[in-house]
Amino acid sequence: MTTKTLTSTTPTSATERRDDTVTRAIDVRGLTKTYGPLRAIDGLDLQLPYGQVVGLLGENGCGKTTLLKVLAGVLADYTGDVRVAGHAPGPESKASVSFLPDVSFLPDGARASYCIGLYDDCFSDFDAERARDLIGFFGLDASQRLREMSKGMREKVQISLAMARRARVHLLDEPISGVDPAARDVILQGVLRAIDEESLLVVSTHLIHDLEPILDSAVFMRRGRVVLAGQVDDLRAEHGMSLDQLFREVHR
Ligand SMILES: Nc1ncnc2c1ncn2[C@@H]1O[C@H](COP(=O)(O)OP(=O)(O)OP(=O)(O)O)[C@@H](O)[C@H]1O
Repeated sequence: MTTKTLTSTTPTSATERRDDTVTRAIDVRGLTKTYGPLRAIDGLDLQLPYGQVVGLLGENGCGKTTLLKVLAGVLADYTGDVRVAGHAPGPESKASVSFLPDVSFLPDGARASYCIGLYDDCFSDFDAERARDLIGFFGLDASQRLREMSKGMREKVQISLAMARRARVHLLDEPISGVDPAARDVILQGVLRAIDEESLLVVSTHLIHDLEPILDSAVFMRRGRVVLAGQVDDLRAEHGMSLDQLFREVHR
């Protein structure tokens, strides 16, 4: 299978390249990240525009989390050229990027309402009203402590907080894994309710069937590289199958 970028042209001149750092939400060239002898990301190239919901799809261990951590500025020891919202990962990019990690990071004894205050203090782009709206949409009680909540309920709190940032780029790592199919649907509806049209949303998962209905485009990863990428409608038309079936083909 061939690798395609989601943008139609590749910049050739320095001027074009400068323009693209403004118009592209994510621009990654030759990214490599190793853990000891393991190349978790292996010379990866990826360009993503604003205004899209993108599925980052791949089997366990293909490097999705590692890539998202680099983009989020959590992992710094990589090689290659990485631009997110026009900046190399760091304080400036972090001001524009909302990252939902795949692990629980909120204090166990806290109430959701306290976490909203915490985010409000930490992030200037945080919209507390939107967070409360999402928590209500998910049917949660903001006064309940996190340790009294189920895994799915905690996930919904974390997603409410991450999506309530009016960020230019949202990176969600496996937001629907570990919850039942009905909860997955509700979570995705909540995410769509909160997304700004002009921002980029990247969602990683191996649960492609669940994510497919909300995606504009898809990036398939394998062994630390992008092996296929494109608009979902184009991929379906070109290959004559659903993303879920295409995923199985890619990983056969
Ligand atoms: N801190 C680490 N130390 C050593 N190896 C790591 C570390 N984190 C990840 N890896 C390895 O890097 C590779 C990519 O892992 P990563 O978590 O990015 O994959 P993933 O696609 O997100 O997987 P999953 O779908 O299971 O979450 C795997 O082989 C993993 O074992």
